[in-house]
Amino acid sequence: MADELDATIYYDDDADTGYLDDATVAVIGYGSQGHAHAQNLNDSGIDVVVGLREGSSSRDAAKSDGLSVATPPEAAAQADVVSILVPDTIQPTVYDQIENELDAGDTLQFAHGFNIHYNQIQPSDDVDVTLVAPKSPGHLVRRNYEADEGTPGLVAVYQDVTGDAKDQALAYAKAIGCTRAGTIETTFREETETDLFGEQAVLCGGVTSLVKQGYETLVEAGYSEEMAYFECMNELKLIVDLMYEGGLGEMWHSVSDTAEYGGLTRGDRVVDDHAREQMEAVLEEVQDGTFARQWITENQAGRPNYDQIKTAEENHEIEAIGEELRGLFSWADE
Ligand SMILES: NC(=O)C1=CN([C@@H]2O[C@H](COP(=O)(O)OP(=O)(O)OC[C@H]3O[C@@H](n4cnc5c(N)ncnc54)[C@H](O)[C@@H]3O)[C@@H](O)[C@H]2O)C=CC1
Ligand SMILES: CC(=O)[C@](C)(O)C(=O)O
Ligand SMILES: [Mg+2]
Ligand SMILES: [Mg+2]
Repeated sequence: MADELDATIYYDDDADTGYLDDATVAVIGYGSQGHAHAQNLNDSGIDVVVGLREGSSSRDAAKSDGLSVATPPEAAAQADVVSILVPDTIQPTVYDQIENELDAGDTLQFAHGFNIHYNQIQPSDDVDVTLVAPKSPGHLVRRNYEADEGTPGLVAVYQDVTGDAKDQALAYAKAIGCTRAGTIETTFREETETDLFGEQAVLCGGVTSLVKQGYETLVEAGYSEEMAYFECMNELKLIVDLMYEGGLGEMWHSVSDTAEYGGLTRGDRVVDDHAREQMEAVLEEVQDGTFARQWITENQAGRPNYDQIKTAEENHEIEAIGEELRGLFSWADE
C-alpha cells in the first residue's frame, strides 16, 4: 500500500506531557504491558491508579511497586484516561464493568486495536478513544525506560471528541518512553492487522517454527540435542542482535563469507514461495476477520485447542535441553 509508506514519526520534541498534567491515568491490568505503563507513567510524574480485581495476585506487586490500587470501576471513576491493559479476550467484560464510570471527555485507551477493530467493544460516542501501542514485549518497555532508552511505539485516534486526543496520546507515549525511540502515527485497523500478522507469521509463530524445524532436522539426522540447541536457538539471539543494531548488512558483514554465501543461496529455499503464499493466507485471515472469530470462539469454548497446543509446545524437547543448558551459563542466577 504505497500510500501508507510515508509514516509520520513523533519523537520527544513533538510530544508534551503537559496534556496529562491535570489528568489521572487508570491502568487496568498489571501484566506485561500494565506494569510497564503504570511504573513508567508514575516515574514520569503522572498520577496513576492501577485497576485490579479484589483478590488479584497482581495487587501486591503493584502496591509494592509504590502504586495505588483500586478495583477497575473505582480506578476508572477517578481517572481521566483509562488504559485497558488486560488480555484482549477479557477486555469486553472489563469494559462492561467500567463503562458507566467514563465521563464525557474522558479517554479510553488501548495498546492493541483488536476489540475496537473487530467490534467487540463499542465505546460510547462522548469519549476519546486512542491507542498507544509499544512495539515490544512489556518487560522491555520497562527495562528500556529505566535504562534511559526508548521503545518504538504506535499512536492512533479512533474517536476525538475533545480535540486533544492525539496530543494526549502522544503525551502518554512520551511518558512511557515511546517517543524516545519514535512513535508512528497509524490507525486502529492498520495497527491491529499488522500486529497480528507480525506476531503470527514472523515474530512469534514464524520464528519458533523455524527454530523447531531446524532443531528437529539436526537431531533426527543424529546430531546431539546440545549442538542443535546452540545452533538453532541460542545463536539466533546473537544474529538478531546484529540485525537490530545495523540491519541485515551488519549481520552479513559480521558472519563469515561462507555463512553469507550459504545463507544467501539457501535461505530462500527454506522460506520459499510456499511459505510466502502461506504468509499471504495468514494475512487474509487477519484482514477478513477469520482469525478474530476463531480466537473469540476458542475462548468462549474454554480454550480447548489452545491448551492442547500450548502443552505440546511446552513439552518440545528443545525446551528441556535449553533449560538445562541455560542453567549452566556462568552468568545465570544461582
Ligand atoms: N504482551 C505484550 O508485550 C504486548 C501486549 N499488547 C497488548 O496489551 C494488552 C495487554 O496485554 P498483556 O500485557 O500481554 O496482558 P497480560 O496477559 O500480561 O496481563 C494480564 C493482566 O490483566 C489482569 N487481568 C487478567 N484477567 C483479569 C480480569 N478478569 N479482570 C481484571 N484484570 C484482569 C491481571 O492484572 C493480569 O496481570 C493487550 O491488548 C495486548 O494485545 C500490546 C503490545 C505488546
Ligand atoms: C509483543 C508484541 O508486540 C505482541 C507480539 O504483539 C504481543 O504480545 O501481542
Ligand atoms: Mg506487537
Ligand atoms: Mg500483539
